[in-house]
Amino acid sequence: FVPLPSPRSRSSFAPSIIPVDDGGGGFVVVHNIIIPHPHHHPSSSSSPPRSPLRASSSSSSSRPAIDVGEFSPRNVRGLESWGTSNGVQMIEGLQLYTEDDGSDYQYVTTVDIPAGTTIMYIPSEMCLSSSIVAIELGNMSNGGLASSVDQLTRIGGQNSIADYHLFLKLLVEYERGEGSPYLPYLDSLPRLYFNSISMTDFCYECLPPLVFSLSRLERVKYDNFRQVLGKVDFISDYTKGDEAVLKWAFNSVYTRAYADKDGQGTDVTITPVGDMFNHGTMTEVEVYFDGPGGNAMVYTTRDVPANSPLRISYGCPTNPSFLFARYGFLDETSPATFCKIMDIPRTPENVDMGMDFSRMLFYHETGDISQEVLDVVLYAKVLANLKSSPETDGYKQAFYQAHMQGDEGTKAGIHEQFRYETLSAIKKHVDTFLESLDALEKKSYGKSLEEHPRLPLILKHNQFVKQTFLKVQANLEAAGVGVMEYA
Ligand SMILES: C[S@@+](CC[C@H](N)C(=O)[O-])C[C@H]1O[C@@H](n2cnc3c(N)ncnc32)[C@H](O)[C@@H]1O
Repeated sequence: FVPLPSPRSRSSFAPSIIPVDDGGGGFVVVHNIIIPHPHHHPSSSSSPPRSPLRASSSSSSSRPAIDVGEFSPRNVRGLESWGTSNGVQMIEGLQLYTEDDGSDYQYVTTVDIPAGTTIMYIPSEMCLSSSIVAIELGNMSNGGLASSVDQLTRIGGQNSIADYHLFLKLLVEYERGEGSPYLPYLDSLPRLYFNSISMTDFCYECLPPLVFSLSRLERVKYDNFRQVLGKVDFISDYTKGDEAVLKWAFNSVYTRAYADKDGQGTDVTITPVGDMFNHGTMTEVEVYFDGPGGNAMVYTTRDVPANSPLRISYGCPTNPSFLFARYGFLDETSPATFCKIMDIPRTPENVDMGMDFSRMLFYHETGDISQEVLDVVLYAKVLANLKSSPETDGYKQAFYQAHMQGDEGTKAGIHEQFRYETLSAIKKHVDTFLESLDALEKKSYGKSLEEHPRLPLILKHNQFVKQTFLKVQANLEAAGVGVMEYA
């Protein structure tokens, strides 16, 4: 095994697993990775033209060769052999598994792997790096690309330009059809999604506020891409008008591309084959790039026993609503969930107090409330709404100062003094939120699942949140909170 230098980039699944039926063809497993140039640092602008990838066919037809409609099957069988014939290397024992008859796959290991082992290598020639793709697309365009990117910027999509370039690249390769070296990869990609891009308007009506607003953000990005696509001069009007293809390309980018989270650039990169790692709260692997537009390597971050999933982190495990909106799955391993208190303004002081989706938490197993919820509710609701009097003036400021200075004693004293008010405010929110979840559930009664196939997952998500809230409610009631209000 080849140990890696300490990672600079990032990237981030323990279920019972059913092996992929390989139809007798089997997946190619490559023994012992040999990394050609582990410290090669190509820059996006000076990169040599990429050597053409080997396609499964030498035909040069430009007809779309695959159906990416949401109910068409994906073809994962040829993915790994295509990858290895183009330079992907992986250790023995990595296997693609599916638990659901081939809708979703993930990598697992059948062998013990020590921490720090490079388990997969994807050469830069195969990776789709947004900055390199931008140059390639620019060369294909007579100005249409620049106008469309310009328009994207003007309508507020400046942070999505890198993803937009990858979106266009997937459309270009899709249109190349049999002539695309990426065809086996494109054909392996999922068609059916359960995320915000795929939901019906009615699905949106069944979403609780946080997941609703996160879903809207995703949908706006998609609508923006569709809007500015009109100006692009190397994609046919036929493809531009094909909603199924556009959603497939958008979802492929947003659920698979790795972003540079270390602030070294705005590149996002698709690493074919290396994009089959599912998300986990517990993770086993990370993805590392040896420079912008460079080779991608996947390495273990801890000792992994045989028959384990190999999971990365897609984002904060305590924000299952984001994972649901963007990726379309419910992370039931999530230890906690945002408390959904959304009526507190995001002032710098409130942020100092801990106002953040990933910190204001209710814990799923126990119904415990995080300290940040208690601090923010006390500071921004209870103390902020005290009637002004010589006795009450100054509490808010004193609490803020104690918090900023780490004076836990003063904080605890003020918490004790206003404990009932703080817990009552939380209880009131929990009661109201549970009522609204029930109302959302009732809306779905009698709806056709054929018309709204995402409804069951949305209801499951709402149930998951409801279970957590019920535990918080029970704890508060056991502590005597709210009893007086109802007496
Ligand atoms: C980068 S891809 C991972 C490979 C993917 N499972 C596949 O079959 O192509 C991301 C997608 O995998 C699925 N996924 C990832 N983590 C998951 C999890 N913990 N549970 C269920 N689905 C997950 C979601 O559909 C997500 O959009």
